[in-house]
Amino acid sequence: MNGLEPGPGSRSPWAALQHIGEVEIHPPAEPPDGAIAVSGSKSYTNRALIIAALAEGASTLRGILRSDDSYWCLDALRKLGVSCSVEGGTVELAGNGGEWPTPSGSLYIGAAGTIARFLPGALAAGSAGGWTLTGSSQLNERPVRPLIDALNAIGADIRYEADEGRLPVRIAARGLAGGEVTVSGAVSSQFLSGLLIASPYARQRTVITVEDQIVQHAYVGMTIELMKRFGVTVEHNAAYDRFIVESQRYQGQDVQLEADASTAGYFLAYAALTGGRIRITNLTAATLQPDIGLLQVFERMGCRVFCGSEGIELSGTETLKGGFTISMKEMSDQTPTLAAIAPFADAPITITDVEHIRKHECDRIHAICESLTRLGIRAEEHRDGLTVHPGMPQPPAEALDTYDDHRMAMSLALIGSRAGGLRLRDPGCVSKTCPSFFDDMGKLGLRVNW
Ligand SMILES: O=C(O)C1=C[C@@H](OP(=O)(O)O)[C@@H](O)[C@H](O)C1
Ligand SMILES: C=C(OP(=O)(O)O)C(=O)O
Repeated sequence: MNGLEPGPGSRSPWAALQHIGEVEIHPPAEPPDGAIAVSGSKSYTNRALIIAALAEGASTLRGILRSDDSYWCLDALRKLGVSCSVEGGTVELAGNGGEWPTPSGSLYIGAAGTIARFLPGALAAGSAGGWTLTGSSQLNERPVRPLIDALNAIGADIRYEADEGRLPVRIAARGLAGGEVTVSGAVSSQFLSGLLIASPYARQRTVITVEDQIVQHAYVGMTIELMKRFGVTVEHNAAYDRFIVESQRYQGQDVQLEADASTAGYFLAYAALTGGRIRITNLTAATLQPDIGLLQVFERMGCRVFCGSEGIELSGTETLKGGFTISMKEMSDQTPTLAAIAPFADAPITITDVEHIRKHECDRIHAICESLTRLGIRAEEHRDGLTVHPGMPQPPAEALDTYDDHRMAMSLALIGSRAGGLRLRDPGCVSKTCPSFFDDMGKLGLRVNW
């Protein structure tokens, strides 16, 4: 592969490694002992951009993530006529109080699930305009029906342009009525987050009932927390299955966004795998981001974790402990990470409750099992998870696929920190959330050959 056929269309001007077809990875010369400030949270960045665009007044968003997912969010907002300027990690954005200055057009949002699920409601809430929302071929395969059904039930006019239940969609802005609505959270928590973000702009109060379960509750909590920072309150019960949102307006704010806990997971896992020590200097365990829960998994495996008031430090151990079954439902983005560490544990690890990750950037359960099998590791695929058995991965002569999935690429790279000569195809797919991943790992001693 010559590198000129990266992921189908999702790479942005903020992507790295655009013309790199493969990387080859070798373990560090010695266990790493280093520190890193990880980039901003994807989840907070895209929530904050859309909420600030809906707000009355100007906002300053500090510490944004600069990656494909946030680039396409900013690009869509600019195409909608939102005035915004980006200087390093800071965005200055003028809110339009729920209206969209450019009344028509086509909005391309790369491979970002967050934008696909947060923008339709925000657009439908306006009183005039009509747009087509589309993404990369990968994103256009991912489900949106529960969100679109719920928005249409409260007065939106959103129609499928090609396949039912998928992007592209045609969104006509004619305001949201509000009222009683049910939504499913069983395939993605983002449906509920998208509905919540738009609900304050409905003419009447919106009462949302979750009809089944929510796969990752914490992301809904992050949505509500950020809405609150922009001046909007959401009432909800303890079970998180009933939400009441009165008519309100976001107010522009100056906010500092957190670093990305999901990204931090790879650097911590690197220390766990190599017996080294890594400090994350800009994230604390107090975050609402669910992937911070990986720290407890590392502790269970024998690593030492220190959580300070400014950062987190993890020291690896000689022998990682396995021999457990774990539900990763509430932090399922870290399933590939744990699966990549699992072969190096002293007993099998079974991951359960993550059927929904088959609908993420790729069928992650299948992709992990396929990749581990290619590395000579016994991995059993289950409907809702997998079991990984101990073994020393043997990199094949051919590069491994990364499935145009940033988390598959970053997780498989971790295996290269123990198994020399591991080659990965299309490493640039990390740009969805962490364009600097291979550079950062290189600075921490991982040997990466382009
Ligand atoms: O709301 C969010 O920011 C996210 C919610 C989760 O998605 P699902 O609820 O679709 O699993 C998570 O996997 C994704 O990376 C980010
Ligand atoms: C599922 C993910 O992304 P998205 O926001 O596109 O859903 C992810 O980042 O692991």
